[in-house]
Amino acid sequence: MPAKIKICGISTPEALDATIAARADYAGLVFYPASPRAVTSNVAGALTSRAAGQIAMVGLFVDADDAVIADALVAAKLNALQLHGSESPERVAQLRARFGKPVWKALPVASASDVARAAAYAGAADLILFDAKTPKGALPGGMGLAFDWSLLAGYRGALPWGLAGGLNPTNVAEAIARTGAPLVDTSSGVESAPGVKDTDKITNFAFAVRLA
Ligand SMILES: O=C(O)c1ccccc1N[C@@H]1O[C@H](COP(=O)(O)O)[C@@H](O)[C@H]1O
Repeated sequence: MPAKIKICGISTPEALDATIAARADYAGLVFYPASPRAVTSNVAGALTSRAAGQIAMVGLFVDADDAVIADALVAAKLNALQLHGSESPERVAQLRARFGKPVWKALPVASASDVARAAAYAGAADLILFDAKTPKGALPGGMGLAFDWSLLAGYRGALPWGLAGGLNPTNVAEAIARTGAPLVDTSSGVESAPGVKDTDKITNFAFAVRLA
């Protein structure tokens, strides 16, 4: 069974269409104003309408207030929420109960103890996404940074999980081989510049995952 694929940071119809054509499983929309991939409510609504019935849409939030998530859910048809900030297990459980959507919790990883933090989210999150820790003051994701994949070798957790951080068409097969990741997520690895998706790279990423 090939790893599931999420292409994050979609902000144009062309990138969405390429993601659907590549048979990715999820497309991500970034609701974080500091990101070069941030979408407005109008754009998010148009993209989720275009995607309807073809791919699951994941909304990405960073330490967002309830009102920000509520507004996004009114504007756009989101199938899941990805929380990419420092949300606690209690906050994740609260948002999951309030909005009734599956919640993916991203955890920044630089050491084995970071991986072990996933256990605290059992019963709160639906999926754990391991991503690289980014430098202080930088975006908490979308930086093209990978972490030491050997930290996930043989990983077995209570929750479904995925791998993110610096994945691109040339390294994703090795990442899957070394970690056994059942889901892979990429953003900057399929771009020609920050926030500019490259349709060939999206196609090649999906191809590499299926070959892995
Ligand atoms: O993509 C962003 O701009 C972003 C902003 C804030 C938090 C997370 C963000 N992206 C997510 O980060 C990981 C890794 O991205 P990359 O492949 O290394 O560029 C991925 O889950 C993105 O969805």
